[in-house]
Formats: sequence, structure tokens, C-alpha cells
Amino acid sequence: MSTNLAAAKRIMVALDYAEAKQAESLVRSLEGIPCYLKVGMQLFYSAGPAFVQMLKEKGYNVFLDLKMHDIPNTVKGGAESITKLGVDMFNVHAAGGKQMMEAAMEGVDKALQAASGPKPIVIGVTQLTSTSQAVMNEEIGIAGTVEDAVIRYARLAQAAGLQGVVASPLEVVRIKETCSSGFVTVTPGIRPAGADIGDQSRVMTPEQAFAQGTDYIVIGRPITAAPDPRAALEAIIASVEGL
Ligand SMILES: O=c1ccn([C@@H]2O[C@H](COP(=O)(O)O)[C@@H](O)[C@H]2O)c(=O)[nH]1
Repeated sequence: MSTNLAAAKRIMVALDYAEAKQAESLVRSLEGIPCYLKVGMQLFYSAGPAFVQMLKEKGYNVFLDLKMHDIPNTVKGGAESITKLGVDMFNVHAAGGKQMMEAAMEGVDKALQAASGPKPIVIGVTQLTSTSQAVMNEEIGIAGTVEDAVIRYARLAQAAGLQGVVASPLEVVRIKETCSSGFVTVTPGIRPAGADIGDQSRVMTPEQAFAQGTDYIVIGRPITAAPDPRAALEAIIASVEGL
């Protein structure tokens, strides 16, 4: 595999669109680039499982970013349904606790006992990348540093049997040191130099994030809102080649 194909596979493009036809148009424009595609709640709530299945039929790796957070029995059922869709990755909120995350893993096993299929990577959401230190301490009421909170969630996710976490690239080094180098990190909060940060708070450039050792970067608006999304993705791929 050439270096830039390997880089493309570690870039998750967030398909944050209201309607399937908008997302389909973006996917068409990226044809031939083997990036991961991330389907979040906006698109899934409007386009549903059929859209995810279409992406799988086209051969894409798909991260279904629904951030489940509910009682264990409900999350188990949700994980079972998601696994049956054949996605490559999905997530739950680590703040839901160990029992809830274990229930997600039980849901995966239940789905795979009923019918064979790929086993998805299940990851825990730690502190959202839009959350700043001040917001976490003063508004949400969690004391301590964001980094320490992320590490607590990462340890909990690992103890529950999850394979990784969503965090900002700023916490990747400590997550890998604490949990192991093989514990998967998926990092949104990515902004190419000079790009608008918008509602994100804990951000790094694609180059900086990969230099921290992250496994995957998630990037939405810098690609989807660009005048030429394919050129924007290609520039990001070129910027991280070899990292
Ligand atoms: O902590 C988190 C968890 C998920 N996200 C998601 O990633 C993308 C980021 O999009 P941008 O347009 O590049 O900001 C988006 O789908 C979020 O829901 C996150 O940003 N932070």
C-alpha cells in the first residue's frame, strides 16, 4: 500500500448532513479515496440504516457515531442492532459507567451469535472535544483537569472491555501510556492551520495529531464546508504522509 493510501485509511470524514442526498454527493466527490466515513446522529436520524448499508456496499469503513448513553439494557439492545448493520466501529459514552459499557459488548456478542458478521470496534466517548477546562469545571461541575477526566474514562472503558476511546489529540500520549499503545484513539477536534475552530475547544492540526500517535483523526467541516472537499481531503492526506 502506498503511504498516502495508508494515511487516507486513518482519516475519518464526518458526514454531518441533514439529508442523504447531500452526503451522497460528498461521497461521490471523494470516490477512490479509501478514507473512513463517519455517520453521526444528524444523518442517521434522517437517512437511517439504509444509508449505512449503502456505504458498506461501496466498500467503505464506517464509524457509526451515535454516542449511546442509557441504561445498560437499552444500550445492549442498541449495540445488538448496530452490530447487525455491519459497521466497523461504534461508540458509547464512557460516562454511562462500566456496567453500561459491558452491556454494549454483550449486545455485540449477542448479534454475532445470531448471525455471523464483522466484529465492530467499540470505543468510549471521554470528554467531548468541544468541552474546555472552564466548562468542565464550572458548568458541568467535574473537578480536576480535562486530561485527568479523560484518563479516568479511558481506564473505565478499557476495564469494561472496550478497544479504545474518542478524545482530543491533546490526550493521546497519556491515554497510550496509561492503557497501552494498542488501545485505539479516535480524535476529533482537528483543524488544519488557519481553519476556523468553530465550536471545538481542544484542537490540533492533522500533522500534530498524528505526531502524538493517534490512530484515527476525525474531520468534518474543514472538508465538508470547503469549496472543493476532495482537494481539502487530498491536502490533509498529503500533509500527514509518513507520520
Ligand atoms: O468529542 C467529540 C466527539 C465527536 N465529535 C464529532 O466529530 C466531528 C467533528 O466535526 P468537525 O466539523 O471537524 O468539528 C463531528 O461529527 C462531531 O460530532 C467531536 O467533534 N468531538
